[in-house]
Amino acid sequence: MTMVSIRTPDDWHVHLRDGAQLTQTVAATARCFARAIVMPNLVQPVCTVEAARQYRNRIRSASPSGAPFQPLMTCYLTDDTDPGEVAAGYAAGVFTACKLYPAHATTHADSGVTNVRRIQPVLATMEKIGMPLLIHGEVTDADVDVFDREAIFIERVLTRMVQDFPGLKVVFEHITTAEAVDFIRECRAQIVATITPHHLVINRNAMFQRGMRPHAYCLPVAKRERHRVALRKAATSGLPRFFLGTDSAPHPRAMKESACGCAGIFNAPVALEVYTQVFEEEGALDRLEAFASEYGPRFYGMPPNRDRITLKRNPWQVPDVIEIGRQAVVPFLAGETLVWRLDTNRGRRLQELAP
Ligand SMILES: NC(=O)N[C@@H](CC(=O)O)C(=O)O
Ligand SMILES: [Zn+2]
Ligand SMILES: [Zn+2]
Repeated sequence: MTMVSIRTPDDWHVHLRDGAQLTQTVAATARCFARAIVMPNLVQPVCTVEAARQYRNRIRSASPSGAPFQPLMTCYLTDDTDPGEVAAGYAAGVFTACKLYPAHATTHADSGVTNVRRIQPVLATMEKIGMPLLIHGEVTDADVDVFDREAIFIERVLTRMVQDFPGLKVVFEHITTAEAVDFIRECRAQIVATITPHHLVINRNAMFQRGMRPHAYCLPVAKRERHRVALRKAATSGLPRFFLGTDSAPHPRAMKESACGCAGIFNAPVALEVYTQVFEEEGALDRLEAFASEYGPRFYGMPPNRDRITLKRNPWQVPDVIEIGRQAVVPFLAGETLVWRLDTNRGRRLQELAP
């Protein structure tokens, strides 16, 4: 196969950041994705309808002309979130979903939820109005090994939550374990998961390749090889419960290459190309379109995009660094050669991003 043409995909989990970074982050996502679920973990978390409305305006202003892009906003849940605010934002078409960060679980999660008991009224409201809950699914207990945090979250939090709220729509985001794959397969259809390109490609060895590799560090952290294999099976299974969410999360190079490096991988410049390669390697190119462009909108009750994008087999080298808001950011697979290349109007924007 030398060409792949699919309905234009969407990214159901992305960090666009803010301010001067928006020009490049939005361009890197809009080059191939028509819509994206925008994470609310800004330095000042997006907790109100007004904050989300303003953030959405800033994203729209930064969107490149010629590549229509629709940001879908999320509400950052805290212990004090008002169910009325959530419902009002959803009714107004500002919030598409709410985001649950267990407090301190990841980047800018310090205002997150300390105990899910605190947000029961919010969850009850969301269940009633059909609003999806997006979850960073890791416990933060100091006694739990960092590699077990997702599996233990299923046991201690998620299993109970989906029972207590049998009508709640849930996205278990950026799953990294065979346990999460099994959990989703066994749940009801409204419990789904997103899978990132990096967790399909790297296992935990990537962080320790002849030295410490901060650019392979993200949360949830990559796991053993058997988990990567389970994720590849799930993504390419054709089951509508698994769909695309890149978790592209840029951090300045200096913040990654540090004594206490930030968690997050900037993959927007390569995400779709990497998914395509993975599906090809798994002999499942015929299932790429559903994973990337159909199951997400179906879950969210939105129509799939009508236009198409094309990738061609045309090897190219990923830039070593990309400038984001005047700061150098090292993208996922920097310096490596990818076999698939975007071949559309949206696709031209990557070259503009390279320094
Ligand atoms: N994935 C990450 O490692 N980091 C994300 C936060 C998140 O999605 O957990 C970020 O905002 O940098
Ligand atoms: Zn997360
Ligand atoms: Zn994320």
